[in-house]
Amino acid sequence: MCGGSSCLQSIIAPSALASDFGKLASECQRVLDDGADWLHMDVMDGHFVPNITMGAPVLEWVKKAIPDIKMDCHMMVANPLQWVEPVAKAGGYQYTFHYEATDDHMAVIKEIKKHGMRAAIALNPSTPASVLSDELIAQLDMVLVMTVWPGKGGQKFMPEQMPKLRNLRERYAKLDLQVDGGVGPKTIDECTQSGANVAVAGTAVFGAQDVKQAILDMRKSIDGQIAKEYK
Ligand SMILES: O=C(CO)[C@H](O)[C@H](O)COP(=O)(O)O
Repeated sequence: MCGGSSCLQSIIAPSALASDFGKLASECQRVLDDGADWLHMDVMDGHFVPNITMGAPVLEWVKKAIPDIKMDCHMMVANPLQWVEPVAKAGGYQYTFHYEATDDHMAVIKEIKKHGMRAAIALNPSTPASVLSDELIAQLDMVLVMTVWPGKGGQKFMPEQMPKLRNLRERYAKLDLQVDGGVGPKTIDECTQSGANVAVAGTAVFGAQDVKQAILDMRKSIDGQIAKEYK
């Protein structure tokens, strides 16, 4: 997971989808205090997925409450280009759009970069890694391999997505690779052994008895794999 002088790092991004939305900002602060790096913000528009969650105005309030938060915005939306500017203005740190939602991926990436955010693409379970060309990857900061069908939290982890992750890691040693869906201390080892270094976990973090320990367990798994492969 290293290349040249730069190595990958473990990044733990609890999904706010599993938090109490009635006190969203304090829920985000709570997991940051317990060791989270980013907050994964699931934006659903009711079109790309059959569910509606939050939009840019909600993100803006969270950013106001926690100015140094890194909001990892997972855009499950039918028109990813439309929301780049509002999410950037709301304080988004990373903008992840779905490969399946557009034919003009470069246009969305250019818009994201223009607005100063990290750019990432998410792949649904049925979308193979082969759709991502080297040219596209060169413009990306991260690829998200979905380990559930997007649309709701608390679903069962799909181990059959691991070969896709492994394929991407073999092709791109330095790229941040994120897993999302059913990820937690029980499933993280499979993910890290297949090359993931960024873990999204909703239920497994917000529902944990000991949030700090859940985050630590996932970080240990990722860091252990990085150390093992590049000792
Ligand atoms: O993208 C998502 C759903 O579309 C969520 O981020 C994901 O499912 C996380 O929830 P959990 O960890 O509870 O499975």
